[in-house]
Amino acid sequence: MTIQKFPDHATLSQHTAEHLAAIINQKPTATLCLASGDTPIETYHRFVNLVRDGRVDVSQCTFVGLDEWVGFGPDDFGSCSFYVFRDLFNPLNLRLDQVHVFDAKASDLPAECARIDAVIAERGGLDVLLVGMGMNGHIALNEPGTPFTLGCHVVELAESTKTVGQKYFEAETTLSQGITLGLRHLTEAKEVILLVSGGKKAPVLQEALQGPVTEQVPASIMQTHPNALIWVDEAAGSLLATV
Ligand SMILES: O=P(O)(O)OC[C@H]1O[C@](O)(CO)[C@@H](O)[C@@H]1O
Repeated sequence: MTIQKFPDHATLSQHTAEHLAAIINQKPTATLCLASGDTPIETYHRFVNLVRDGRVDVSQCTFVGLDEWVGFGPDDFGSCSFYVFRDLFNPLNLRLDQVHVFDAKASDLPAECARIDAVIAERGGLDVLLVGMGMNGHIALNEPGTPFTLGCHVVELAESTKTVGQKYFEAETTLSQGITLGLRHLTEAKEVILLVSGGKKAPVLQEALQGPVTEQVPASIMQTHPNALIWVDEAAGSLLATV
């Protein structure tokens, strides 16, 4: 695990965008799973600019969605896929066969989990998994207490996730379950990038990276991955010792 602190969110985002481009330039058929959430939005805008400038070609890549609120889909403002389509997949003009996101409106959610597990397995695993971290230390929608060994699964959302998740919606919205990649996918990904911005996450980031590895703090799994890159801004990293 390597931790790198950037002076601000813009620098962090540009660095991450260029790194994603470098991965794809090295492996044009890369399989990427890129988080939704507020944290990576600027990275995606900057990455789209790199593609438009001809610095990287994504036409052979595969993109896998990380997580979704159960009952919501790409057309629903506030859903996880709404944002990744708006900020990344649509501006990149990806073909439908390049994008695999959960259908969180499906009647058979376990089958959806198996479908996305199979997409990842068929491609030989994820080349890169880019994640953010929730206020309670969750990664994707793996809430505290989730076994590190799970693949895709349906979760009961933690109360703090339901509350914090309101920020993505225009009006108060009932959130109860999520469907998500599991932490087994993180362990098996060739490289994992955790992006964290803002001082409000500094205490839980410190706990995750410099406390014990425990399923009670899902982000602590980053300590166990041989190719984990933790990229934070000054505010998020303010409590980390010696970084
Ligand atoms: O970047 P944000 O908006 O703080 O979200 C952090 C994490 O929370 C989730 O949105 C789920 O709540 C993740 O997908 C995301 O990585």
